[in-house]
Amino acid sequence: MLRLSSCYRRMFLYIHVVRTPSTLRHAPLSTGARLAPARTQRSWEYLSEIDAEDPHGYSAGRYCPIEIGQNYKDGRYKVIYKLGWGGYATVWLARDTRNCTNVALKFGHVDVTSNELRIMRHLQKSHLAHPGRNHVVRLLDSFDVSSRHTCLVFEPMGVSVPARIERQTGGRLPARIARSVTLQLALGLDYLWQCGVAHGDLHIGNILFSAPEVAIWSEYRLKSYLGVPQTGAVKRLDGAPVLDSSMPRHLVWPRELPGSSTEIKIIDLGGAFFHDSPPDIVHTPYHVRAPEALFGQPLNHGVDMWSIGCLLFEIITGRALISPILADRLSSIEEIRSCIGTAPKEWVDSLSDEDKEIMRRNSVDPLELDRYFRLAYEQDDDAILGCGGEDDFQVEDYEKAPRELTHEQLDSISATLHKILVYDAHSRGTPAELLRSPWFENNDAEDVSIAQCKGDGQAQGESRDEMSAC
Ligand SMILES: Nc1ncnc2c1ncn2[C@@H]1O[C@H](COP(=O)(O)OP(=O)(O)OP(=O)(O)O)[C@@H](O)[C@H]1O
Repeated sequence: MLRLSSCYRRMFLYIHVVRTPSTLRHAPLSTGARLAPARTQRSWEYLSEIDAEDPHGYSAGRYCPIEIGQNYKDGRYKVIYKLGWGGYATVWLARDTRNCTNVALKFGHVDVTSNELRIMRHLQKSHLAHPGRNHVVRLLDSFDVSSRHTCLVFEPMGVSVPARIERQTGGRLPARIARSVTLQLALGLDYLWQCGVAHGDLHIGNILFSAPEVAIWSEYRLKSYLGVPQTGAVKRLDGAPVLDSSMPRHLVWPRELPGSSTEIKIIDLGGAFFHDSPPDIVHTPYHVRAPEALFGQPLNHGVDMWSIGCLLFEIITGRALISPILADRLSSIEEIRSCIGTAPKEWVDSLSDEDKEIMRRNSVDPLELDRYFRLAYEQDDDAILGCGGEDDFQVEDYEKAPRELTHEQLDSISATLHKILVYDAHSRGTPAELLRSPWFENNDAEDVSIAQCKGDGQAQGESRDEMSAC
């Protein structure tokens, strides 16, 4: 019985990594609601052929209705295309007609965007000279759209890290790129921490490749690249006309911009907080949410270290540490237990009897972190699934990513993961300590992207060539 449920849970890991279409993998992952979800107020009244943001988010006032071609801030910004959506905001590519550049406009409810704006302004004022500054998205401007909605103006970013991983053979980045991405991520987080800020919502979808060239493309070139937007009318389920003025006429399918450089940046500081005033809850997706948050224990900025540990695992192996598909609070607690052992007794005791019973029924076989890391890197699904001979779920050798890392490198990464992925948030260390990990030592003279991260801005063209293969 134990064996079966273990197999079942881990099978989702396989399905997520190997078989899940990109649209599903890239759907927003945040869970929990910073504002009450609309469906609790009116259930399933609207639908659209475009499976993007939930239209009920508009009727609840969470999203701001945007149409392509609309102008904002006295005509300065003209909306050209949609770039993405999250649980709390929609993001649009716009032409900045004053500077003749392109920008990303993030529209959200003032209750949500005000926190992001406060944090971004704090970062702007910090003037801290830190290489990680280049790895956190830059706020360019902001303005109120109405009494309910605000718009934050960011530099436009390119393809997301998960999208780029998906395009790689075997579903993981080449080791040099994985090292560069994780290094920039740690630098970005170190910068945030040095400014007294915790990100609070670090997940792989919040890491985007830069698109500096796109910022200066002409409107004509942008439109030729993006093509005609795919849209779907918003309709009422009962067939009645949509009279709600907060509802857009259409939903638009987003497109990612090409990320032509090796540089990444962390986006979405909507869940960020100051180290000296941690929130009671975080909205990080369950599969990268720190265990103390899953158990409802007091939080501190150590939640970021847990998430970055999960991201290291995911970016290096190409597989999520905790299965994201169908992840919920209890399944994540259970999978963490299977990797790093049982949580502190007082945390477990704090669970309701019902939760304990659900966890007992769905318990997962232990698969110790070090072993799991190596099996994930080897893409040895037979062993991970623990099903023995489930041929249907095996990855064929030709589908697998090349094994570029040596045993010594895997040992040292595993040691780093062991340090970070612990229940005690204070023992997880800091991004600065993580940056001293041997994984980031530049022992490859040709590693242009890493040299760039460390301030040696040479030969970007070379690394672009490598990335264009991704
Ligand atoms: N500067 C940007 N350039 C290009 N695309 C962006 C940019 N910022 C955000 N996006 C796209 O928009 C999506 C939603 O943005 P973001 O994560 O900031 O919204 P959110 O509602 O706060 O998300 P969440 O539900 O994770 O809290 C991102 O996943 C990304 O695809």
